[in-house]
Amino acid sequence: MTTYDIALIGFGGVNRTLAQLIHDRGSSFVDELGFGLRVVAITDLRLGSLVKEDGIDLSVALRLGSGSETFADHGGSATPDNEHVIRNCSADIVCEATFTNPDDGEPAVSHVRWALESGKSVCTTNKGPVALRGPELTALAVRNGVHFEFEGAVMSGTPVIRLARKMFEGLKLDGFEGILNGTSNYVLGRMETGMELGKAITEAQELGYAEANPAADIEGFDVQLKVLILANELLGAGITLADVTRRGISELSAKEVKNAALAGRRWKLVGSAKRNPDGTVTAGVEPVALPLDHGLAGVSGATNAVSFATDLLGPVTVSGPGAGRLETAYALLSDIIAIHAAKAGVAAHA
Ligand SMILES: NC(=O)C1=CN([C@@H]2O[C@H](COP(=O)(O)OP(=O)(O)OC[C@H]3O[C@@H](n4cnc5c(N)ncnc54)[C@H](OP(=O)(O)O)[C@@H]3O)[C@@H](O)[C@H]2O)C=CC1
Ligand SMILES: N[C@@H](CC=O)C(=O)O
Repeated sequence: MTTYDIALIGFGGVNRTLAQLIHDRGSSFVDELGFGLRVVAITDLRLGSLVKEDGIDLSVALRLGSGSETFADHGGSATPDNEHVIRNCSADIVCEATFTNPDDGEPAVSHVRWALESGKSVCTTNKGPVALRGPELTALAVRNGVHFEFEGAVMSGTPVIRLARKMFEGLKLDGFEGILNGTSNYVLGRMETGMELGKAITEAQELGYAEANPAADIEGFDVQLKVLILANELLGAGITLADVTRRGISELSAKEVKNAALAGRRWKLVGSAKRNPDGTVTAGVEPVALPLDHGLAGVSGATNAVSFATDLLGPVTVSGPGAGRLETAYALLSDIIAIHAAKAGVAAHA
C-alpha cells in the first residue's frame, strides 16, 4: 500500500482543514483512493514548526490555535524554519497554503522552489506562485521528476484547470468570462440587502472566504491573478499581470447595488479574457451591472462560475464553490489524487 508523507506549509484555514480531513477520513482514503496520507511536517508563522518522520499526531496539532502554545511545546520549534523543513523533511508532497502575495508571490514562490528542488511534489492553493511563476515552477518540477499541482488556485475545489485540460481536448478556447472571487460575490449579495461593505467583508472573513488582506478580494487583485492563471494555463496567452486590467468593487455603495437590483441589474465582479483576431489576448477584471437574465447574474454567495467560449460547443460553463476552508482543502486532496494517478500511470479523477 502506498503512503504519501505530507508537509503542510502554513497552518491556517485551508491546511488545517486538510489535516482535519486526513485525521477524520485518512483510513477510508486507503480503500477509496488507494493510498494513505501521513503528515510528517507542519510549519506556521505563529505556531512554528514540527517535524516527525513517523507521523505527527494531528489531534494534538489541531488543538493548537489561538492559545499561547506553539510547536515548541510539543517537540518542535517556535519558528517556522521553512527552508530547512521543506528541504530536509521526509515529505513526498508539500502542501503550500500560506497567504497569497499578489506583488511577487513570496514567500510562497520560495517554498515551492525549495520543495521542487529537493525532489518533492507540490500542491498549492496559493495564487501567487502559479500566476507569477507558473511556467518556471512547472519546468522545475519536470526537471526534477516531480509534480506541481494547483487546482485550488482558481475556484477552490471546483474542478476547472484539470477539467479544462483533460475534457476540452479537441476544442479551441477563444476566451472566458466568470465570477472568480467568492468574497466579492458574497459581499455584493449582502450589499444588495442594504448591508454596508465593511460589515459584509467581516462576514466573509468569518466564513473563511477572504484573503489575509481582504483588499485583495475587494479591489480585484485576487481575480486579476486568477484571470492570469486561466489565460496562460488554458488559452496559452503568454501574458503578465500588467496585461490584466483591474478595477474592484470598492467604488460601489450598498445603495447603488440595491437600486440596480430593483432596476433588474445585478453588480458582479467579472474576470475575462478574449483571444483577438491577431492571436493576442485581452484580459481584465471589472464590476459589471449584468441584466438578470445573464448566465452569471444568478451566481450567488461564495459560488463562482466561469464560462469558456469554445469553437465546437459554444459556451461551456463550470460552476461551484469559489472559496471556503473545506472546499479549498478538497482542492489539495484532488491534487494529491492527481499526483497519485500520474505516478500510477492512470487518469486523474478531478
Ligand atoms: N480560504 C479560501 O477560500 C481559499 C484560499 N486560497 C488560498 O489558499 C491560501 C491559504 O488560505 P487560508 O488557509 O484561507 O489562509 P489563512 O490566512 O487562514 O492561512 C494562512 C496561514 O499561513 C501562515 N503563514 C503566513 N506566512 C507564513 C510563512 N512564511 N511560513 C509559514 N506559515 C505562514 C499564516 O500564519 P499567520 O496567521 O500567523 O499569518 C496562516 O496560518 C492562500 O494563499 C489563499 O489565497 C485559495 C482558494 C480559496
Ligand atoms: N479570497 C478568495 C479565496 C479563493 O481564492 C475568494 O474569496 O475567492
